Amino acid sequence: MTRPTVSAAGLTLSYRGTRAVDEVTLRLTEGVTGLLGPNGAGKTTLLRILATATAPDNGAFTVLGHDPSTVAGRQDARRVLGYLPQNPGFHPDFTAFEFVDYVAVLKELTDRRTRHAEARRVLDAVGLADVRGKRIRKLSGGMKQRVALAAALVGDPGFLVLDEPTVGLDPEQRMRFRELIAEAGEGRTVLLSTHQTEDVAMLCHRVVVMDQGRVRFDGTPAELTAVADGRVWRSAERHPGARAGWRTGTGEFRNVGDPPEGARPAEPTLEDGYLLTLGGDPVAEAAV
Ligand SMILES: Nc1ncnc2c1ncn2[C@@H]1O[C@H](COP(=O)(O)OP(=O)(O)OP(=O)(O)O)[C@@H](O)[C@H]1O
Repeated sequence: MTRPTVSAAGLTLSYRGTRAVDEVTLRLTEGVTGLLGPNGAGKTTLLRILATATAPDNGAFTVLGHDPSTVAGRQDARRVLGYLPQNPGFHPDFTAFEFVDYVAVLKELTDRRTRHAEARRVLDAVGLADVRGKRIRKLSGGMKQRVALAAALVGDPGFLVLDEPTVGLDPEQRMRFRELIAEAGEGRTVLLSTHQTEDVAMLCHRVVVMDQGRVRFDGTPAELTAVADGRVWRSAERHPGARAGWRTGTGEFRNVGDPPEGARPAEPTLEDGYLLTLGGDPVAEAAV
């Protein structure tokens, strides 16, 4: 078993009596772990806790050996983590360089020369060397996301928290972003929240599914796909018992759920497995 780099046990956070994150136990290792879940599942809240932006009501966690429940531990944890939030809070009149440099100031890089070199390094790493002097408001959505990734990479953190970095990107930009995330996952622990099951299938060595604040699945992408083994089938009509079913381009229906006797099986995808984990019993304990 690979040693965990980030460990969390029983993390719970409620907003006005509703548990946004409910007894989450996780052990992350190096590489990219995908975090899937429907809107409101608690993904952003969990990421904010792990990035030390919000404290949990209950539970404990460590980031590369640092315990953020103390002031000193929190500072140490922040030095080794990078966070790409859902809304990076760009100042639109900043250039890409100015923004990343500003983040480097917040990350305590006080020596100007070292800081500027670091800002250039991370902008180079995400392929933005040519536009570092451009104002952020003039950059495309994909480039803005790359600026946000560059900011998260300042200081070469060992733990990278990415909250839906590929949202709103076209397929080409998304592929480019996948390359960057895969690169970032080499020798680092990356937790990637996304609605793109394809990103998870293509990138992640592990996937966690959350629903209603709880972990519903924790395993490899192949294991998540295997949840749908024997539970996807074709038919001439939509099957009334299917959890989901739609007419495909061939005119046939593709159904996901519990098939009737003699159903014609179809190849399951990770998305089918994901769908089938929702609404079921939460896993009792993380698998790693
Ligand atoms: N600051 C807040 N105040 C009150 N309720 C909140 C707050 N932040 C989140 N919530 C609630 O907590 C629950 C989990 O929200 P969260 O944003 O973590 O989910 P999510 O899985 O990231 O959703 P999405 O995929 O839509 O981003 C939701 O019911 C949400 O309304």
